[in-house]
Amino acid sequence: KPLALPGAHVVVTGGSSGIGKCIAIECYKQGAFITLVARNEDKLLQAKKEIEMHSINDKQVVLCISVDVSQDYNQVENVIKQAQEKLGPVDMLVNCAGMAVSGKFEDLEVSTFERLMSINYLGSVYPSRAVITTMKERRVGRIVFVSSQAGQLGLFGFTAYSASKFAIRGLAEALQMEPLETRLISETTSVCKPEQVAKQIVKDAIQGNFNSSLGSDGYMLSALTCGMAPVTSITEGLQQVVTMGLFRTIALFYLGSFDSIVRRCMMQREKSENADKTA
Ligand SMILES: NC(=O)C1=CN([C@@H]2O[C@H](COP(=O)(O)OP(=O)(O)OC[C@H]3O[C@@H](n4cnc5c(N)ncnc54)[C@H](OP(=O)(O)O)[C@@H]3O)[C@@H](O)[C@H]2O)C=CC1
Ligand SMILES: CCCCCCCCCCCCCCCC(=O)[C@@H](N)CO
Repeated sequence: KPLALPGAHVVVTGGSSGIGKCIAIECYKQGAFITLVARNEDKLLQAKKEIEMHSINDKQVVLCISVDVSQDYNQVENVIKQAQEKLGPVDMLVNCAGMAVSGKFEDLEVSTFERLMSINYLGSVYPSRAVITTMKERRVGRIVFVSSQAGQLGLFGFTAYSASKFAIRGLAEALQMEPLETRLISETTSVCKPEQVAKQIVKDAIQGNFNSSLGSDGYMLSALTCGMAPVTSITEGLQQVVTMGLFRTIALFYLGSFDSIVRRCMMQREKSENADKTA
C-alpha cells in the first residue's frame, strides 16, 4: 500500500547535494519532515535553507546531521536514534550518499576499491540496518537504494564503482525477501557439493566463459540475468536469445512462490501473536 508522505519522516543520506537534495525537496513539497545526512556542515545548512523555501505548512522541519555513513556503525545508529527522537520513527530512508571514481583497473589505487565499497555499499548498509527493526515492527516503511546504470552492467573504467553499485542491487533484492522466509526460499534450490562447484568453475575458467553455473536452475538464472554480459560462443548467445522469454515466465512463477512463502509466514506469525495474547 502506498506510503503517505504528508507528516512522514524521511531520512536522506547524501541529502546536502545533487540527487539526494532534490529527493529531499520533492518529499518536503509533499509534506514530509526531513532529516539530511552528510559530512560537510556548511553544505548541509545551505541545503536546509534551500529545502525550507518549499514548505507547504509551518510545522515542517528539516533536521541536519553531520556524520560519515561509511565509517562506524554505532555512530550511524546513534544519529538515527537522535533523528527518531526529534521527528519520530523513520518512514522512509533514502540511501543516496555515494561517489564515483573511474580509471583503468591497473591505474586505480587499491584504496579506491576500499573507499567506494565503504561509501557506496557499507554506507547504504549501516543506515538501513539502523532503521530496519523499527520499520518491521511498525510494518511501515520504505528503504530506497540508489544504484546506477553502472550497477546493472559493467563498463570500461568502472571496475571499482560498478562493483560497489552491483553490491547495492544484491542487497536490495535480498532485503526485499527477509528474513525467516530466507530459509524456506533457500530450500527452493539444491545445495551443491563444493567439489562440483570447484570442477565447474575451473572448467569455465579454462574455457574463458564469463559466467559459471551448476544445475538447471543455475543455468536458467544465469541465462535470465545475462543482461549486458559478454558471450563466449555464438551458441551461448543464441540460447540466451531464444530462452529469455521462457525463462522470464518461469521466473515469474518462482517469484510468485517466494511471495506466497513470505505471506504465509506473515499470517503464521500474526496467528501465534494473537494466540499469545489470548493465552
Ligand atoms: N550524478 C549521476 O549522474 C549519477 C549518480 N548516481 C548516484 O547517485 C548518488 C548521488 O549522486 P550525486 O547527486 O551525483 O552526488 P553528489 O556528489 O552531488 O552528492 C553526494 C552526497 O553524498 C554525501 N556523501 C558522500 N560521501 C558521504 C559519506 N561518506 N557519508 C555521508 N555522506 C556522504 C555528500 O555530502 P558530503 O560530501 O558533505 O558528505 C553529498 O551530500 C550517488 O550514490 C551516485 O553514485 C548514480 C548514477 C548517476
Ligand atoms: C537494452 C539495453 C540498453 C543498454 C543501454 C546501456 C547504456 C549504458 C550507458 C551507461 C552509462 C552509465 C554511467 C553511470 C555513471 C555514474 O553512475 C556516475 N555516477 C559516474 O560518473
